Amino acid sequence: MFQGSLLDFTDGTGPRPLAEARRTNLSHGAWIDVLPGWIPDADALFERLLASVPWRGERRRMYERVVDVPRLLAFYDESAALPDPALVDAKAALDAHYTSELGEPFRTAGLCLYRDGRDSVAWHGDTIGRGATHDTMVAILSVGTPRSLLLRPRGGGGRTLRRDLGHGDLIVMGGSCQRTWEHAIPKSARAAGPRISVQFRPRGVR
Ligand SMILES: O=C(O)CCC(=O)C(=O)O
Ligand SMILES: [Fe+2]
Repeated sequence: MFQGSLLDFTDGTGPRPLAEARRTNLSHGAWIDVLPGWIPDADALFERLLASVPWRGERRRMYERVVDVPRLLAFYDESAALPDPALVDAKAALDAHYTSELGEPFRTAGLCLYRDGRDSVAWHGDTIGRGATHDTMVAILSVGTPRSLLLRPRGGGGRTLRRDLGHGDLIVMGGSCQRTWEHAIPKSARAAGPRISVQFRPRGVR
């Protein structure tokens, strides 16, 4: 259904080995790992998540106005069962690969549905909680219509990096990335279809 990445893994046996992820060191102790086509059968996962997750809209105060957050959300805290067995497998693979470096497992899953190119998330770091003060990791699985993730050093003065996240792709933001860099999913005139992002985070990071 969606155009997969060129490196799409098609034998359907499980996620591609995370050892194949490519690390890019950013400034100030931040890094990203990228693995295109990480998840097999991303079409089916996308359809299941779209249909089964209790997506909800949120409203937030922006200065004196209350506005709709331009994407739908669902949050699974550490006591909640993940909404799909493929996400259980994904989390197990992330834990097996990253726990020695991270020092703890991933615990929560935040899901976002970008209904079309008008949905977006503004520049931010995941700094509600420990990401504001400690090195950590946020692992994002992307399914559906490809969208760009932008990254820039906090406080300006650096070049903006763009990573196109395709159907089934993984990006992990690590080290100081949440406090020394910011990320965003900009609106897109090109992206017509929906995208779902699944963010795995350790305890106390949001
Ligand atoms: O949709 C994405 O890949 C990014 C989402 C994000 O940055 C967040 O929810 O904190
Ligand atoms: Fe974020």
